[in-house]
Amino acid sequence: MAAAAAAALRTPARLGLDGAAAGEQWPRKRQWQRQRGAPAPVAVPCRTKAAAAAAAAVRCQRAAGAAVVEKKDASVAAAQEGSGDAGAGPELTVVMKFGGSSVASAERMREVADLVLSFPEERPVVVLSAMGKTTNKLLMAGEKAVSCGAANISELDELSFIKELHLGTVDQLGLDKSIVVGLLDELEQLLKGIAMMKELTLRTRDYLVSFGECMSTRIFAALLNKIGVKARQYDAFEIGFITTDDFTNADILEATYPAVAKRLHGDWINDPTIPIVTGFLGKGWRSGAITTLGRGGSDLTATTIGKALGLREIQVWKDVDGVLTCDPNIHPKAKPVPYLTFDEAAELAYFGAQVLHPQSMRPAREGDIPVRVKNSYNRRAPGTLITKERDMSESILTSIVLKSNITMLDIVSTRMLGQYGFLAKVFSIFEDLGISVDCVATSEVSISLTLDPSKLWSCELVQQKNELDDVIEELEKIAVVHLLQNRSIISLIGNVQRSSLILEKAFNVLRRNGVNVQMISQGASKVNISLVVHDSEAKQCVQALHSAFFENGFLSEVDKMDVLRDDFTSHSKGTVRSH
Ligand SMILES: Nc1ncnc2c1ncn2[C@@H]1O[C@H](COP(=O)(O)OP(=O)(O)O)[C@@H](O)[C@H]1O
Ligand SMILES: N[C@@H](CC(=O)OP(=O)(O)O)C(=O)O
Repeated sequence: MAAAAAAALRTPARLGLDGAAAGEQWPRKRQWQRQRGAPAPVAVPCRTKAAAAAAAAVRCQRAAGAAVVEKKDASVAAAQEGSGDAGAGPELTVVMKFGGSSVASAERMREVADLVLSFPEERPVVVLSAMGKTTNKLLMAGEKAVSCGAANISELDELSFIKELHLGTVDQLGLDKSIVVGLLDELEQLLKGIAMMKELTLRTRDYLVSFGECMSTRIFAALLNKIGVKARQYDAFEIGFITTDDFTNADILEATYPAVAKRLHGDWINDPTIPIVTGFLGKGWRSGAITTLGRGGSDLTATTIGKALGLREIQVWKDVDGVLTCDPNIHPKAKPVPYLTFDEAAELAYFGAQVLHPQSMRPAREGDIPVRVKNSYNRRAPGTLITKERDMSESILTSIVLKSNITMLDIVSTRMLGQYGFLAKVFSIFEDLGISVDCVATSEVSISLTLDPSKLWSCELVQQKNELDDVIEELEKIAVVHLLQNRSIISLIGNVQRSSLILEKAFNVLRRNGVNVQMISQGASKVNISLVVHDSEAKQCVQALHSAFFENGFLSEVDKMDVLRDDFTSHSKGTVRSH
């Protein structure tokens, strides 16, 4: 019994892949792929200069333990160097990433195939998320498996849903069932293993959710091949997506860029077929096990590929007309934002806008590759273009973002005024405990700060409590600490060169709504003003702020005011401006 459970719980690492970490030539790839029911892999010899250069970069990192920060453009240079090799055709041009909402059904898969083919001038790398709500269902199935007993696994609603969705899709698309049958069997075995062990570790959780992307990409690649467009499926954890071993929230390591460039570019040179890559997944560099990049992580997969291959553009296709002025679930009148900088988009994502993964802008910014957010349900909508710089002269407020259920700490030094080293001591406690801080406001003897819930709350419930207890215990050695839970951060993303205007308007709105702001923080990034309020009043605040800034002609009023002010200034300087 226990042996069967352990067998069902085997991840690639437990199958002997641990040594494959950090750029090793994935020695047991065949074994893993066979187990996954995938076709035998195509061997890619290092025959191009690009492949050799990328391989050398990987070897160099491997020698130094893989966490080495490689010179950022090595992979791009290596990939591009190869463009003249072996009589290769034109290069890959863009990444097209489609989220779960875009590929939620057979019909949607067909539409996405049609969409990809409607850009005949592009040679895309396609990145896919799991179909619809598959990831949530997998997680729920895993939670239930812990306590439902192995005999009841096949009766789990979530498992039935996942089977029906994927088998039904394959059937409706006229594809061979074998594309997903092997994976579905393996999934059921895994759930039985979880039931027998009565335990769902973070590592097993990542293995569990990986089935979503592994199935969606296989279905989509088969669909393209069926309609006569050559496509090849790739599991990201097999092509060099090397990550930290932080299961459920792993970071991509630098070794990823040359490895991914080598594999995708090398294959493309040998045989130009559209690569269809699993989003969200990676491989832990120490464990060799499957990792995930945090919820919504396929955006990060897309930008990583964009940077690795030095592509012209990264497109992320969603179910909304681009990045909006606020979450449309909070305010239905949210409008698309046509242009953003990487800094604005990163801040917006980090402070809670679900539309982009918090880390996804980093590779795009480093590679200076434009990101376009588009709507796969409304292709004609222009979407949002995210670039390094944009014209900010007209810009005041760009978007309002809400991050709820955060924890705030008020920390007041127990020593007298003028105590130097207080801030340093406080932050060293957070560093020692490995906890990130979101927003900070300080005086010489007190600090108010909010904790990053995605880092804190990704842990088990018991662990969360311990972490907070540890923080408070340590802080109480030097300060009086107040823990304030159920708070929200409202982030005003915009042109902080005009912060007085934004704050004047915002505080007017908040005062009229009877809301007291508990903390204010204006980041050095100059694109974000954060206000902390109680959870219970946060949504209403965002709605009121949105109406005031975006719906009542405020921005055009400001334009008029600016003209008047300029005229006034010109008059007082003795010059007259005509308009
Ligand atoms: N500021 C915002 N702009 C656009 N969408 C937002 C924003 N804030 C939250 N959202 C939500 O993000 C969703 C799109 O992100 P996501 O679900 O991750 O897409 P996908 O799964 O297609 O990649 C939208 O449907 C919308 O409900
Ligand atoms: N399927 C994963 C990864 C992802 O990126 O999804 P989406 O693109 O649908 O947000 C998730 O649900 O988190």
